[in-house]
Amino acid sequence: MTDLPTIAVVCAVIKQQDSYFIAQRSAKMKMPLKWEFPGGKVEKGETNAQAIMREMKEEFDVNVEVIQEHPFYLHQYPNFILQLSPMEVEITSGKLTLKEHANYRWVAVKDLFTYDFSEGDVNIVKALNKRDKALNQ
Ligand SMILES: Nc1nc2c([nH]c(=O)n2[C@H]2C[C@H](O)[C@@H](COP(=O)(O)OP(=O)(O)OP(=O)(O)O)O2)c(=O)[nH]1
Repeated sequence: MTDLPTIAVVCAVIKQQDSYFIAQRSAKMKMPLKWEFPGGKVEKGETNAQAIMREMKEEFDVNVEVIQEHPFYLHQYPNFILQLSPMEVEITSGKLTLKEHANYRWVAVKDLFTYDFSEGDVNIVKALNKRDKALNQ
């Protein structure tokens, strides 16, 4: 048993021309310089879809449409339990601008492993690789 708080976080999975969008947290953020599928904490009274739309606007100044919401992954950090819901989204409008992150990249699925992701995201990287292999069989 653990009495660590569980934090609900949504993250965006965006695929364009066989590449996935990933972002690097800035030196000032928690988990500095780690790569992630960007997003953030779900606020009180918000749905996961509303949360990812808000976060993508705040962090990258783009509007997104949710295509599919995936079941969450749990990951235990030393001081909290991350409940991470991957949200497959599409950018519908806006010019991608870095508002908080240090960097971003569009990366082929097989190259995702070469990035230093937040621990909680490793499950997503694995799932995307598995899905990609299944699709290309
Ligand atoms: N956004 C995001 N956060 C992640 C991922 N993986 C992962 O472990 N995290 C962690 C980092 C943070 O401790 C927490 C999310 O916080 P955040 O800093 O991105 O969210 P926020 O914008 O709502 O944060 P805040 O300013 O309210 O602190 O989850 C991920 O893929 N995306």
